[in-house]
Amino acid sequence: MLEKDIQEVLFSEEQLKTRVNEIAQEIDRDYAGKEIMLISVLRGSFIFMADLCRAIDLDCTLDFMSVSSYGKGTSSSGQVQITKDLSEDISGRHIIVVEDILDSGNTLSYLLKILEHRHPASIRLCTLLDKPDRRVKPVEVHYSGFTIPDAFVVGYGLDYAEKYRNLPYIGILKPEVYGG
Ligand SMILES: O=P(O)(O)OC[C@H]1O[C@H](OP(=O)(O)OP(=O)(O)O)[C@H](O)[C@@H]1O
Ligand code: HPA
Ligand SMILES: [Mg+2]
Repeated sequence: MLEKDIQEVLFSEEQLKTRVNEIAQEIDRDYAGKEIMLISVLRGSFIFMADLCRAIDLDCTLDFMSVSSYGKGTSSSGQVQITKDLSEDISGRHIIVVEDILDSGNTLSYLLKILEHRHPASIRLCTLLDKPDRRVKPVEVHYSGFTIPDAFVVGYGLDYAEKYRNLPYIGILKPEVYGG
């Protein structure tokens, strides 16, 4: 039972669905008449990506990239590693990078630098959650679902030590689970 480890539900399935649909509508408006490419940053963003892309009406292609910096902890190691690169060339394409959470900013600032060198036509960042209190590297996001307090959250793709990704809502993990 995963529920016993959750201190508080922050966003219910219904709230997540509503917000994801709103972001999709914003993207549809902003990129009307263009073809976009969504890049999902694995693994955390896989559920957000799946829901977001199905709510978007535009012509859209998808690609996936895998990076890791948290390992089994609850704070960024600062060392971002690409564990799987994109399959597609992004030069000349309109890119939206899809993330589950922007926390220290290490992951997105690193990714942005790498992707900009590949000469996309444009690049914007989209994150479901933004935790500004823990920011170490400044990152400019264009689409942001919710701003959250400084607490470790899980569910809807987000993990602690690879668990809890399958919770359908987002909740704060009880600190005693990770010895906090
Ligand atoms: O802003 P930051 O402090 O860099 O944190 C955000 C990143 O950390 C998590 O990924 P993680 O490295 O845990 O890999 P995962 O997606 O496989 O869980 C999360 O999914 C983001 O990609
Ligand atoms: O609060 C968080 N939860 C899960 N993964 C994360 N990666 C960065 N911050 C978080
Ligand atoms: Mg993680």
